[in-house]
This record gives sequence, C-alpha cells and structure tokens, in this order.
Amino acid sequence: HGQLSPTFYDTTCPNVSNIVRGIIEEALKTDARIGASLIRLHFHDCFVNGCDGSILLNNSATIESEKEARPNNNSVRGFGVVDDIKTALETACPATVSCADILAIAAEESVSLAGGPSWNVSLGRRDSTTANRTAADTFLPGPTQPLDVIIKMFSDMGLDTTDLVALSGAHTFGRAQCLTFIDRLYNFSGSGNPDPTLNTTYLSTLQGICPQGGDTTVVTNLDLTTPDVFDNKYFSNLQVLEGLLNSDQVLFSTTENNDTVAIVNNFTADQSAFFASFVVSMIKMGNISPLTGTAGEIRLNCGKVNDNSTASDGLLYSSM
Ligand code: HEM
Ligand SMILES: [Ca+2]
Repeated sequence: HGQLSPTFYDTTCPNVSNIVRGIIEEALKTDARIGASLIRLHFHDCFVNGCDGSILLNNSATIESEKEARPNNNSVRGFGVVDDIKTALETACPATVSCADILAIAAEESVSLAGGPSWNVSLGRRDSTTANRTAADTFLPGPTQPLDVIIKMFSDMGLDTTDLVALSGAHTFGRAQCLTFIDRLYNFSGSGNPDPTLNTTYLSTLQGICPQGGDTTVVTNLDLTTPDVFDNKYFSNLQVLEGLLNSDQVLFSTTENNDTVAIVNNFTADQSAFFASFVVSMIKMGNISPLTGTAGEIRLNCGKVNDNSTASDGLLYSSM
C-alpha cells in the first residue's frame, strides 16, 4: 500500500508543476473562472471512490460516466484544459503523470494563481479503470442539503468540521447557476418567502439576475466581493448574510452548530489562518483512497481507459 509524496515526479517529470501552471495561465486569459472549475473537478473526483481521475472518464461500453451524475451534469467544466495539460505532459514525460495527479496539481496552481496559498502537492496517484455514477449521485453534497447532512458526508470522507469550513472557502472564486440557489430568493423551504438569512440588498441584486420564470442556467459570482481572487472574503460575506448558496450561509447562520460559526469568525479575522487550514484540508482531501503502486494505470487520454490490446499502452511506454 503506497504513500503519496511531493517528490514523486522529481526524477521522472521534474517540470510537471510548471507545465500545468503554464497551461492554466494561458487558459485564464480567456476564462477567468477556469481555476475555480479545475479545483472543483479535484473535489468531485476525490469524493467519488477516491482521487483516481474517475470523473474524467467519458461514457463507453464499460463506463457510465460520472459527468452525467446530477451534481456534475451541465455543471462541472474544465475538461478541455485538463486534456491540454495531459497533451503537454505526454510530450514532456510520456505515460508518467496520472490524470488524478493532474487534477491535484491543477487545484493547487489555480489557487496560487488566484492569490491564494501555494503548497507541496502530494503525488503518485494512479488512474482508475472504472467510474461510478451512482457514487457520484450519493456522495457529492448538494447546496440545499442541511448542515448536519453535509457534516456527515465530509466526516464519511475523513474530513472534520474545520476541513468542511476551510474547503467551503473555495467558494471564494467561481460561479454558480441560478438553479442552485433560486429557492432562497422566492420560496425558501416552501415558505413562499425569501430566505430570512439573505441580506435584503443582496436579495434584490440576485432577484434581478435570476427572475422568476427566467433562465436558471445564468451564472453569478459565488463571492460577490472579490469574485476571482482567492482570499477570505467568502467568510466575511457570510457574516453580513451575503453567502450565495444555502450550504454556504448555514456555516454562519446555523443555530445548531456553533463550531462552524467560530471557525468562520476565525477565518474572517485572520486570512493566514484560513490559508493554513485550507492547505492542510486540501492535502487531506487529496489523500482520499488514492490508487498507488501498480493499482490502476497511468491513462494516456484522461477521457478513456487505456487500450491494452495495442502497443501504445502505459505499461510498454513506462518500460522504455
Ligand atoms: C460543502 C459542500 C459543497 C456544496 C454543497 C457545493 C456546491 C456547489 C454548487 C451548487 C456550485 C455551483 C454549481 C453550478 O452552478 O453549476 C459549486 C461551485 C463551486 N464549488 Fe462547491 N460545493 C461544496 C464544496 C466545495 C468544495 C469542498 C470545493 C473545493 C475545495 C468547492 C469548489 C467549488 C468551486 C471552485 C465552484 C465554482 C466552479 C466554477 O466556477 O466552475 N466546493 N459548488
Ligand atoms: Ca474571493
């Protein structure tokens, strides 16, 4: 049973982080949101049978793609950039860097490029040869789920309440579609009224962006204060009832869990405390059940399992 290590590619692909960073930098020029989309892919990979690149697999005779699970469908994005990274890495270091590790490195580089912390990413994950759509439907949290349920989903993955609050801080950048929070604007929990824990000025703004009967796929910023910067404004927003998703606002507005309130207050007061916790929690999340050693494979194309009936499979390459 192998361990992940930050030095895993030091001899086999020493430039891997720079290559990943360069491609994300290029993509950011035309898509300010791409870093956010990439870290979310890593999260949605790790919560479904571990960090094994399963989310990247397309439908095939043997694969029921996780891309079509409810939390992912018409929502997760960034696959083209992952493919660009993979192509560049196959040129630089053929059949060496797994797609699961690409997601972990891309998450770190995206945070760093947006002004957040940098850290040494643990590496050595291998790629799955299967996907699990049912697990994606089961284990990925939804924005209307109650706090106690979300806490349980994280603890089932070995992540505690501090990890939950810190990792939710990833909503400091990126976008969400109206359909993920519209119930808060008009009919909160079937009340016929807006969510009382929504700042009334922000409520009006959001009602303008997401009119009743309008297009619910319109997106808005998860962090209204600094939408593309990785900082602690997500937490100060919660204190003034300007969290976008219900699952965000309940971390502060809960009447049941004072733990999360205290953590939000701490992260608001001290950005470096947030960054330090975020790094610890990202490394923990990245350690969820990786395939290591000779388990799984190094996929040559992140969207499909290797075809071991041809001469171009990973095993042959890696023995060259
Ligand atoms: C705590 C439970 C969580 C819930 C319920 C949740 C839910 C959501 C939802 C509903 C969206 C908007 C999707 C859409 O409109 O298509 C979203 C976006 C996002 N989530 Fe989460 N999330 C959670 C935790 C996390 C974690 C742990 C991370 C990463 C560490 C993360 C990173 C992101 C990012 C960066 C975006 C924006 C993506 C983009 O702009 O493409 N989320 N999340
Ligand atoms: Ca921000």
